[in-house]
Amino acid sequence: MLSVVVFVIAVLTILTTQWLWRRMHPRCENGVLPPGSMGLPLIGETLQLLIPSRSLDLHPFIKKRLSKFGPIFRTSLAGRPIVVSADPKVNHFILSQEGKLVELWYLDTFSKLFNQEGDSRTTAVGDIHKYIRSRTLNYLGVEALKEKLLPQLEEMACRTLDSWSNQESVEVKRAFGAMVFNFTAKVFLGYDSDKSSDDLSEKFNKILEGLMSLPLNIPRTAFHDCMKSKKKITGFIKSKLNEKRAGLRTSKEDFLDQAIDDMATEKFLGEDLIVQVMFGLLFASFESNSSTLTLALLKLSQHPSALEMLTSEHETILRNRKRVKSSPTWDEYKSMTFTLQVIHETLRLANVSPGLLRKALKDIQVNGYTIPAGWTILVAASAQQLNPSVFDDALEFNPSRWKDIDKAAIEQNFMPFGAGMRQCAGADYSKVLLSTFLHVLVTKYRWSVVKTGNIGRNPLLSFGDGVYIKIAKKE
Ligand code: HEM
Repeated sequence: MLSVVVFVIAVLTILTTQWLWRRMHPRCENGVLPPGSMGLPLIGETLQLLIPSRSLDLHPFIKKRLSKFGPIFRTSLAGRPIVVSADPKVNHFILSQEGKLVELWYLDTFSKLFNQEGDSRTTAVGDIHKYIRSRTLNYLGVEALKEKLLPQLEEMACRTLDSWSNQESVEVKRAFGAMVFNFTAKVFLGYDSDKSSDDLSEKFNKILEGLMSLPLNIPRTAFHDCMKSKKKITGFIKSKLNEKRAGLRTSKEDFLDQAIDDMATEKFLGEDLIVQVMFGLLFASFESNSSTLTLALLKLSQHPSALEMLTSEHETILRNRKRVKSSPTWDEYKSMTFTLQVIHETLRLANVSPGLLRKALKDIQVNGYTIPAGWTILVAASAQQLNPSVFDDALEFNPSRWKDIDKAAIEQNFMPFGAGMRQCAGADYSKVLLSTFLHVLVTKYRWSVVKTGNIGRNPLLSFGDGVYIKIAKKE
C-alpha cells in the first residue's frame, strides 16, 4: 500500500513540476517568443506591476524590462501571457489590425465590469461597435460641439468655478470628475444632477477604487464595492430607460432617446445592451478627463511662465471679441494654439493608463518574434510618449516644445487617444471641454494649489491624497 501512495505522490509531483515548468518557460511552435520572464506560477509578475510608483515617469515594471529586454518583451500578468511593446512601428501595426489579427481586450476586472462576454460584447468589431461609435460621434463629435455643446460647456465651467470660489478649498480630481460626469450624463441620458438625490459621480469613484483589485465578488472587498456601485449606476440608467419607454420623455434630444428609437431598426439593440453601452461611455469620459484636467492645473501652477502665456492667449481672445459677454465661438476655439499645446503636453505626461490591450487572434510575426494566438498584447503608448529620444527632457512639462516638434515623430509616438479604428470617439469633445474650462479659469479666476498628494502610477495615474486648490475671482 505504502509503495502505491509513494508512486502516486511521485507521479503527481512530476506532472505538477512539468506543468509549472511549461507555464514559466512557454514554447512557441511557430517561431521565437520575445525575451522576458513569465515570473511565478499562476500569478506571473503581477505583484511587481501592482507596486505603486511615486512619479510621473513610466511605471518601473515597464521601464526596467524595456531596458533589460528591449522594446518588446514577454511577461505574465493575472495568470495570462502578455507581450508588451514600446516599438512605434509594431504598435501602429497592431492597432491597425483590429478585427483581423487582434481584438480589443480587457483585464478580468474590466471584463466583468463591462460585461464583455458573449455576442453582445462591445470589444468585437461589427455592427455593435459601428453603432456605438457613430452615435457617440453624433452626440459629442465636431458638429454637435460647434452647433450646441461649446456654449453649454462654457456655461458649465462658469457655474462650476463660481461654486468652487465659495469654498475654502476644492479637491480637484473628484470635483472635475463630478463636473464631467454631470455634463456627459446630461448629453447621454438627460440626467439633471441638480434634481438627483444620488451622487452618481461618487459611485464612479468607488468603481475606480475597485478596478485594480482581484475580481473576487466577496463582501467587503474593493471589487465587491465596485460591482455594487456599478449596479446602482446601471439601475439608474435602466430606470431612465423605462421612464422614457413609458412615454415620460420631456424632450427627445439625448442619446438614450435616440437609442430607444433605434431599437426598432437595429436588431442587436436590446435594453441590456443600451444600459451597458451608456455605462461604458460614462466611464470612458469620467476618469480620463478628470485626471487630465487635474494634472494640467498642477503643472500650470508649477510653471508660471506657461500659465502667463496661456492667460495672455485667452485675454487676447476676449479683447478681440465684439460682445464681451458672448460665449466662445468655434473660430475662437480653433485659435487657441498655445492652449492645445498645453493640452497635448498634459496628455503626453498623463498617460492615464500604461497602454492599450489587445488579444492576438492569430500568430503575429513582429521584429523576428512571434506573438502566439490567444496571448494578450499591451501596446505601451506611455513608453513612446515618455521616450527621451523623441521628447527632450521627457518628464519636463514644456508646452512650447510642440511649436516646432518633428511632425513625423509625433505621428509615430504621440497617441493619447489611441489609433486605428478604435481611436477615441470622445477626443474632440475632450479637447473642447479642456480648452473651454481653461478659458474661463484663466480669464476670470486666480488659483493656488494648497495641498497635493503623491502623484504616481498604480499602474494607473493617481494623485495620492488628492490635489487641493483655493480659487478666487479676479478683480
Ligand atoms: C482626455 C480624455 C480621453 C482620453 C485620453 C481617451 C483615451 C482613449 C483611448 C486611448 C482610446 C482607445 C482605446 C483602445 O484602443 O483600446 C479611447 C477609446 C474610446 N473613447 Fe476615449 N478618451 C478620452 C475621453 C473620452 C470621452 C470624453 C469619451 C466619451 C464618451 C470617450 C469615448 C471613447 C470611446 C467610445 C472609445 C472607443 C472607440 C471605439 O472603439 O471605436 N473617450 N479613448
